[in-house]
Amino acid sequence: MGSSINYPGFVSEPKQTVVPKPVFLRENLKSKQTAAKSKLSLALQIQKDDDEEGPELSVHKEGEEAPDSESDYSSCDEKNEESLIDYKPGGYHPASRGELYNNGRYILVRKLGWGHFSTVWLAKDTVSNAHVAMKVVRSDKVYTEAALDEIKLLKRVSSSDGFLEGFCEASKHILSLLDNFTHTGPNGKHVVMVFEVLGENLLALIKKYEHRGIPTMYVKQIAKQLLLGLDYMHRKCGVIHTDIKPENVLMEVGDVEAIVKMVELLDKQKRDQRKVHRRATRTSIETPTATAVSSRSSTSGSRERVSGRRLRRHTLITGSQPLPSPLSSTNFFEIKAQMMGQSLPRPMPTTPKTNVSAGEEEQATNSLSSMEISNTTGDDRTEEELRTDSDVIQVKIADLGNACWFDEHYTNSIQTREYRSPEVIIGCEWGASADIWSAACLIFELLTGDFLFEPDEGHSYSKDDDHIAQIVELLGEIPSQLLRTGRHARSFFNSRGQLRNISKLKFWPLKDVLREKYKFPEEEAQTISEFLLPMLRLNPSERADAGGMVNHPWLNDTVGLEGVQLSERQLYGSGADIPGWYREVAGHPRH
Ligand SMILES: Nc1ncnc2c1ncn2[C@@H]1O[C@H](COP(=O)(O)OP(=O)(O)OP(=O)(O)O)[C@@H](O)[C@H]1O
Repeated sequence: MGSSINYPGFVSEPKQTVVPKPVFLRENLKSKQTAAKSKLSLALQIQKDDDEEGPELSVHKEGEEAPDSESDYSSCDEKNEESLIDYKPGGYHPASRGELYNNGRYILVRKLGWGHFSTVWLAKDTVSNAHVAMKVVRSDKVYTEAALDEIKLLKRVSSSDGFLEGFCEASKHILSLLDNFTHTGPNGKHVVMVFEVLGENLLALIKKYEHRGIPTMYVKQIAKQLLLGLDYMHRKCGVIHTDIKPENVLMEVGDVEAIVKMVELLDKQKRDQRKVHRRATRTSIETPTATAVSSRSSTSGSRERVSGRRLRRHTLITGSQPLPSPLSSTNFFEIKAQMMGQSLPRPMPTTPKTNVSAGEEEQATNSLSSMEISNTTGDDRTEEELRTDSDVIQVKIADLGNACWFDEHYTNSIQTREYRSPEVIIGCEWGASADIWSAACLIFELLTGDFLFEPDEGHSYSKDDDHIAQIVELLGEIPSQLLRTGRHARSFFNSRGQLRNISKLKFWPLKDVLREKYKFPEEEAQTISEFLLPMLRLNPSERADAGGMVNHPWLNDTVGLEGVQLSERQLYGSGADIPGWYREVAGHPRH
């Protein structure tokens, strides 16, 4: 279906520049999105009717009523999606629902998300008859090469190998690559990676809890799973992620097939309700007004009336619709219980507010009950079991797009700003322990809803200056070894090891921050700080390794992982035995 659509070259294309292996950090993302905003106030739509009359272009301006769409998929909040200007040769593939991939094996169902490298889609695998997530990478050489590297890294961390290597529990927490191939479209040849389907990322969860912090019970589960995944990556695979952050840790959705069914039913209900609402509105509008509207309408509008059939429209930029994860959707369990013909389970503990209004939620639930669906999911768990399920979450480390090997670093510009380690800022050697720093920043953010470090620039200091100052205020003086070896140390520090551009520092130890700012009780603040500080050691060679931290007492009562300990790893051990722990291993890389 999608391949029969023409994609006219309607976008003015800026000259392409070849850049080194890209590292797309969140600050780049922000500026990219801002630049794209003005262009995206126009949503471009390619229309094609059922009569194969060829594609037609229409522009939906902000403020005007959006044209009818076949489904939710074509309406989206463009500022949260990829930029339209990146749909060009070398850029994103203009994927569409129903499009076939890999000789018809995969059929696109809906868009799940996007990143700088790719758009990610839910697809049906006609061979396994199951749903998968398909990452369609931009076609430019630099993205293709990065994707091929990513595939190598993904194959190394694949869970089947982990299982064989005795890292069964750990490798479960890294996203599995199921297949890969190439797909040719109007913008070139795209590498496509096929993954298991996951749900929303941890940033969505942080937002659902309105940046007030996620309940500790969930944070412990996420932390332990994250550490297990990193231990496997570092110790067994020789892989460094280099971009651990909430956006790159995704939640599992549970029974994917049941969830897809549930979401499709909900979507259908919404569409039907909209149709009914539209019909009702049309009938209530007086004919003269309707005539006036039709006389202003486009050619496609008149053709719609002539043919008497509804047009099928395809939007170039499709709204992302991640599958709901139990923890991040207020009405997940209610809807599921309705579908199973059960009564509602109790609400989630400290249920966060979501974007779903009470009205919408009621509508969805009502419409589902009116459908008399009984046990559609084939799930025969009791209400009590459903409740217990709501306490267990599973996460996976995703996006190995910036990952590298312990003996082959692709760049020194690693990590998203807020999660960047001191050795990287100062320009020292770095290794797998840089991931541990980011993991600690992430865990703090889950607990509090705030970044651990959020540097900004001022008129007399840079973002890096501020970042280092914040690190020193929390964790103390930067070790002299980093000052001696850091390539950028001279620009931040004077010969006495003092910051050049920021003089007044306010020391505020982590435990006090947790107690005073975030109101953790004394004892809890003490335990959390004892857990986080070894992962925030300033000297990367001394930083606690992931495996040892799995054994931390704070994680002993982690729901679902109560008995899990790594007896071969020592609590607070510093990863001295892990190749490439704090610097790239020299020699000839094997990859
Ligand atoms: N397996 C998956 N299941 C469900 N959704 C996914 C999956 N993989 C990715 N996504 C969604 O797609 C988004 C983009 O994926 P990913 O971060 O891997 O892409 P990228 O192009 O490499 O992005 P980045 O700019 O972060 O490097 C994710 O944030 C997530 O919302």
